[in-house]
Amino acid sequence: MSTPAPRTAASIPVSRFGHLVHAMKNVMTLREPADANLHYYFRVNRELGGQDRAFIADNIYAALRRKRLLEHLIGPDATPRQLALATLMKLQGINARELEPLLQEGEAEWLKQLKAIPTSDLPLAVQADFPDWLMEKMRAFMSDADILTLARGMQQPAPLDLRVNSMLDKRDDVLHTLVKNDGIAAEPTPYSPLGLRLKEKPALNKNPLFIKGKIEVQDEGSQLIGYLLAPQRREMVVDFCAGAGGKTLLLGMLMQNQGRVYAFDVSEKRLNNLKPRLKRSGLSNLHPQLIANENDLKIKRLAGKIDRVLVDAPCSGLGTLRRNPDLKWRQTPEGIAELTQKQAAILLAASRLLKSGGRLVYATCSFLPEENQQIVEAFLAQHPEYKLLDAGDILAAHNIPLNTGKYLQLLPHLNATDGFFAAVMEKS
Ligand SMILES: C[S@@+](CC[C@H](N)C(=O)[O-])C[C@H]1O[C@@H](n2cnc3c(N)ncnc32)[C@H](O)[C@@H]1O
Repeated sequence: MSTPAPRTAASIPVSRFGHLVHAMKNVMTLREPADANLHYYFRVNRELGGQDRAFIADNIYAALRRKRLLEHLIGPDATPRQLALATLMKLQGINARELEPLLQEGEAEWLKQLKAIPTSDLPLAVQADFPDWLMEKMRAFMSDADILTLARGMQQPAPLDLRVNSMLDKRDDVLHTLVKNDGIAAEPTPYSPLGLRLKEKPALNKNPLFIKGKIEVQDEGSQLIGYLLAPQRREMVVDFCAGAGGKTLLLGMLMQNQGRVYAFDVSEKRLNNLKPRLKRSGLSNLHPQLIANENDLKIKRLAGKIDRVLVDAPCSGLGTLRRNPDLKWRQTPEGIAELTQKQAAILLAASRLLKSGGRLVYATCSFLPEENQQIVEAFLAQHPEYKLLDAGDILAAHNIPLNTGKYLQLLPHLNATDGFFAAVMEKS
């Protein structure tokens, strides 16, 4: 029999902690997205079990959410090991005595000093845990108190939202199966008629509901964007930036597998990820097409022929900080300036597809006006043939009780969704 790994009083095996330090070292380089980095780490370290992975991922994400606080406490040259220990003690509330079996010489004293550092009266940027450039951008349109409230919402882990495929089952029946058969705590989402919110994050990829295409993982905010486009059964629809098809699948389902949805994207990899989802969904009205850029000939051929176009534009992703906290450290003002140019170019190219009377929805998962209102307002100023429709009215017509004004604007602390923006326009 092999000797069991040494355990701490808090049941953190030394080897599990060692992996946390290693993974922390890799992720904190911020050279690639944290989820891709962790995915790779877990693939290489196959011996790690479910609990090890959950422990490593939880603590890495906690550290990314509060990286600025940790560096404020430890100093700018914090080592991965110090970050891991400080995360466990300061962010996860594990007391120093419980950590003792993991500690090397001098670390007990270091943790004691760390614990004594007061965390009241911290500078706003440290409390918000945002980089300076983002604070500066936000201060241009928000009060300090509002920045802090928004930031605290973004520091919480996100729940897991599902969308029920209403072509294959009813939301109530899926909920019943999840709760009664699978013992998964879930409830209907407050706004989307197709959404379910799970309390925990169980692995679903082997669940029969998932395998049969009855559920897809999709944030409730993302589901609402489908209701803003509101495609009708026999229409021609374009999802201009379809990615792996989160919204395309919803559109095809809302059209009851009739009509035609073109799913365009410049990323072959993302479109390939749509394929297994499409197969599970049972839909046959979706047509993925790789394009070289927004002016591709495939798009030009459809000019003036499309009833509804969704532009789910490439954006900073700052609205998804609950899930991707590394984005606030990986994004730059220059990167955002580049994105805004792309967003304007894509919106313009996408608008050329529409018939008169057609509907254009521009959406992002960002809360920055420069990626949102400013793009839409500049477009409307140049294109008087488009008028803005009221997003609240459109949702109300679908019995969705959510009115954030003419634009749809969602934030975690207000709506329990990711941060989303959407504008609905109609071509006269
Ligand atoms: C926000 S993501 C889309 C997410 C997707 N709609 C979903 O719901 O899962 C933006 C997408 O825009 C794509 N993209 C970037 N530049 C583009 C362009 N010029 N034309 C079309 N798509 C583009 C990216 O590859 C990315 O998949």
